[in-house]
Amino acid sequence: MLRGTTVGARSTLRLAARAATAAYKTRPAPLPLRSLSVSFLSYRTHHLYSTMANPQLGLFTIPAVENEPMKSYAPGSPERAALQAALAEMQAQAPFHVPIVINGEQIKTGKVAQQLNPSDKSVLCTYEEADVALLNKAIDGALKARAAWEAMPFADRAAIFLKAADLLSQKYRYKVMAATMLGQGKNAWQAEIDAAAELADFWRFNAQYAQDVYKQQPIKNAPGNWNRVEYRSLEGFILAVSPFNFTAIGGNLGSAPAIMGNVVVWKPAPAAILSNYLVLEILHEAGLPKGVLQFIPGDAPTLVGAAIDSPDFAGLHFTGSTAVFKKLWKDIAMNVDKYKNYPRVVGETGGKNMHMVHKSADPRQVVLQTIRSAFEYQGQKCSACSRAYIPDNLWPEIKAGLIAEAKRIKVGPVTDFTNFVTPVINQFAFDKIKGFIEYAKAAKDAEIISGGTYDDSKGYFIQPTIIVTTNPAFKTLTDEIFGPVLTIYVYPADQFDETCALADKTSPYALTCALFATDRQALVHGANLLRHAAGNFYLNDKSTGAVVGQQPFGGSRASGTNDKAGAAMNLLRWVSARAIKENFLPLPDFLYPSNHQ
Ligand SMILES: NC(=O)c1ccc[n+]([C@@H]2O[C@H](COP(=O)([O-])OP(=O)(O)OC[C@H]3O[C@@H](n4cnc5c(N)ncnc54)[C@H](O)[C@@H]3O)[C@@H](O)[C@H]2O)c1
Ligand SMILES: N[C@@H](CCC=O)C(=O)O
Repeated sequence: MLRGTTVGARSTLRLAARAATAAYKTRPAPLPLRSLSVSFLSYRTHHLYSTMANPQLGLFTIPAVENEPMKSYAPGSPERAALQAALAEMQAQAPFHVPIVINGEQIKTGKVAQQLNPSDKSVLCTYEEADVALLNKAIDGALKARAAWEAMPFADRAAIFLKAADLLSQKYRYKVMAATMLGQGKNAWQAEIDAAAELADFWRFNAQYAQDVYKQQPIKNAPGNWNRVEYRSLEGFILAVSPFNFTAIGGNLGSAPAIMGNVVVWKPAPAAILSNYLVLEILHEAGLPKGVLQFIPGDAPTLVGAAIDSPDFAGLHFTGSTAVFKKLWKDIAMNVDKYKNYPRVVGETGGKNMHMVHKSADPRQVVLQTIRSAFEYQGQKCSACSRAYIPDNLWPEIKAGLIAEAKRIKVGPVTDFTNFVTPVINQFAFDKIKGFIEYAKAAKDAEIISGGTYDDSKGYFIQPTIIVTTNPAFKTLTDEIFGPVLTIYVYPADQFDETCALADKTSPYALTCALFATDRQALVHGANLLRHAAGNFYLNDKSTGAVVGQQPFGGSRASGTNDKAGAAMNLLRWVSARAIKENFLPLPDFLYPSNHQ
């Protein structure tokens, strides 16, 4: 019974339901009732069709999920040969052309931009750039796809992402890795942990976490009652805005809201277009309905600004720099009167991650873990170690070790598998990182003990650089560089507490931190002192390399909203719960027992 509706409205609803049922039976016959609004009718028709066509006659459980097994790419291994073949094929076929994808339709505008290969500046792909009219078309299409997608039984939604993970890890592994290596400048191992392992993990573990969320139900029912909670998708569309540095993050920002029944407009990063487009194709091949994830490359401020201006904007899933996220947050706040709901704003942003070394640490481990964290993928991980605090009792040994190990680092293009360091992403990044190195060279309170050279004549190559400063507020100790530059501050070994306090306040970021000590009490004490300095905290391990399903990832302060990518916590941001109470017993009287005489 529809309480509170007028007779006219009730009969209108009955007519609409009848019309929708008739339309379902005779699809694609034209709808008969012209007096009702088209959008209302099409919503009802779509909704009834989708729920009636997709009954779920069982309480299904997804298969157990595991982390994607890693391949080594060691010389002579079959995976190394397969990846080299994929790279050669992709290089022979480049440049590719990437369309805008709206409702599954490939769209060309004629306004074309390029994604370069940072190893040699060749054109890897050209891509179409959307304008505001196409963005609005994408939003409309997503909103039309929403009812059927939300109503699809969870088992079927989950199956799409589980299938996508299998397609990625088997059929498309080397293709997506090759696009990540050539487009985003990753070596084989870095491409493996990102484009193959982390993305497959995101898709599989999100299915598991979504199931865990749905299972969270009220723990009490009063006699004669049944309480339930359903996890509705958000009304409207989610805007996913992704960074260049992880193909997996591009794949996750759209698919995490989508697995919870949301529709998404995805603005990929210009330097990750080809790999991100392949990810979209895999999702479509796995059965993601057209329109659920719209692919909209193009001018970021224009497209993102227009999406945030839409009254149907329901949430932002962002990963990228702190400055951009802060701007978007302010823009969203200014629009709050426009929106139907308060939008969910989730952003994982910059870092200035540290290795904090106690006087009891194992110096050899500090050296090896710091070299890896600071210089793998050229320091272009939000989690990269960018500053290290070393006690003076260990400094001579650690200094000699860092200099010796840095000399073993080979720098060059991604196709030579012996290169540990490959190019930085583009000319802008190269110039910015070069600026920090030149600043250190000119400073009186800093010294470069390794690296300090760079060369952009062929690709964007920067020699891993180690700066030592006596100034605890030195610029390269405070600012995010996002390049292969490590700054070290040597402290008196008996001032561990003071140095932890100093490091905690030196930078506005709080993403990752690693503490090295063999003294258990120092680990306990340091972890307490640095409790709010990082969202991901490591003991005797490097600050990079969080694994989905093992270390939920994200930081606080200027590093983001800490909604933990790859965790149920993140998925909860993309649902709006409805509590349902059903009563089985009639009310005998409106009076309370206490009202009786
Ligand atoms: N915390 C994390 O989990 C995490 C993970 C990866 C990267 N990051 C951060 O991302 C940054 C590197 O990635 P990036 O260079 O792609 O970041 P970015 O901020 O330049 O770009 C991120 C996205 O925002 C878009 N964008 C850029 N300017 C915009 C504007 N004015 N309005 C709207 N959108 C805009 C870009 O096109 C891209 O899609 C670093 O700061 C790094 O720390 C953080
Ligand atoms: N999972 C990654 C996240 C990197 C972000 O850029 C790590 O922990 O290194």
